[in-house]
Amino acid sequence: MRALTLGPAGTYSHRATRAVADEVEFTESVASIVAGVADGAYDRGVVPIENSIEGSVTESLDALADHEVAVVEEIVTPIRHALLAQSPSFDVVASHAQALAQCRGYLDAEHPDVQLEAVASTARGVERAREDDTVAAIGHPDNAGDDLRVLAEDIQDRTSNATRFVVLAPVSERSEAGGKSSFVVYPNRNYPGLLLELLEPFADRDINLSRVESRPSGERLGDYVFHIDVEAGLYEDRTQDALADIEALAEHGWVRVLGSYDTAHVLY
Ligand SMILES: O=C(O)C(=O)C[C@]1(C(=O)O)C=C[C@@H](O)C=C1
Repeated sequence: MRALTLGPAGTYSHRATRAVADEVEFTESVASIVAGVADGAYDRGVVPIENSIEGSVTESLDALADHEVAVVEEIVTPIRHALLAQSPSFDVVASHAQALAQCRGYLDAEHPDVQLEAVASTARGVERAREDDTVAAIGHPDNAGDDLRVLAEDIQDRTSNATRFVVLAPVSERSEAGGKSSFVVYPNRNYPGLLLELLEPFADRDINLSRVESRPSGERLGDYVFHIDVEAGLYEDRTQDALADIEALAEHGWVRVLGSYDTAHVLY
């Protein structure tokens, strides 16, 4: 199984991907992971979707709205960040924007004067620290190797810090089996009560929603694409009936059915 995820090697995405594929390749853009699976170049892609402190990874949500792929599994993994550098004196902290945000409290308290630099991934930040002794990185402590020191561990602002990743597959592998299902809905309409109408088909059938997220459609201001996750499988009649209602409501737009899947909790 060949999988594509966010690199270079050593990212949290890499750690999650190891749970589903033996051959892992890297790119530094989430959109190209989704495109790589949609184009058939990779069997699997793994992208971060949501963090318990910082919320949605919007680049991933937007890429899922733009490409035809299936979600075949969800991986939840704890995120425990370390501060890595060549020495305790540094001027810059480089990491993924999500990781910098997850450690905002620690950085404000312990290193209020450093400059924060957002890079493509935590592992890219580690490479910056490896090349430049004025740069520290935030990432998984195992990235230290022989040339970086772990200056502090568990620096995330909450110990419960966890990120949810989705495992993507070509659309031909979309499944109806699984305890959760995901949809992306673009009604291409804007009127009072539209969101209520989109959610009622699930409420009426006693289907619990685990997430609703609105993202700008990019078409015009105030126009949205809705990402809806539910705790029910597409194999269930109630989910199919709710989906039929949603498709009718989105007759002027579109509905993308990402599929049904189960959740794996991965510790590393
Ligand atoms: O940079 C990484 O290591 C990633 O895998 C990306 C990412 C993210 O986008 O949220 C994944 C998990 C952590 O929340 C921090 C960063």
